[in-house]
Amino acid sequence: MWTKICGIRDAETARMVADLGASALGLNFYAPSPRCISVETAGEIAAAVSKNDVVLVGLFVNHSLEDIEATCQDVSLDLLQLHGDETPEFLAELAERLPNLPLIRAFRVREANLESIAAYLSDCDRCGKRPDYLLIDAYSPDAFGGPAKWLPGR
Ligand SMILES: O=C(O)c1ccccc1N[C@@H]1O[C@H](COP(=O)(O)O)[C@@H](O)[C@H]1O
Repeated sequence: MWTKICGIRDAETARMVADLGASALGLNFYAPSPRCISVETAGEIAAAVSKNDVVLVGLFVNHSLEDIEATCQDVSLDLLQLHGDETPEFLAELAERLPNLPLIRAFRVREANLESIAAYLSDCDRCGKRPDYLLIDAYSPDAFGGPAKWLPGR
């Protein structure tokens, strides 16, 4: 099983979680989140773990293309997780700038109706870049993610 542990905030925890067998560590760069870390801390975490052991996922919410690019220059991330209102056009531009980094696109859903996601993916096809992975998260009115809620059932 592929397991991603999010919100890692220091090198020691990163090492421990990697040793316990996590496949990926989530590094949160979203400033309002209590799990947000600086680029410096992310660099320390990257240095503490072996690329052979874990994948490093950078979590961004409505960051600019330039911000994401700058972070990726400082920290050797393996995957990008976009959790905001990023458009299909944004994804296409990001993939052009950072072609080697697969994209996880998170969607916050209010009900078990995924038609809006299908429409988004069609737009992605039109723009030339589909997310490599989808993350379906529960909707919360006051958070872009991390509400620790279950998805609504049908
Ligand atoms: O963790 C956060 O604070 C966060 C903030 C903004 C966007 C996403 C965030 N977390 C990520 O959301 C998913 C689902 O988390 P949860 O199960 O709802 O707690 C996960 O990938 C977190 O890394």
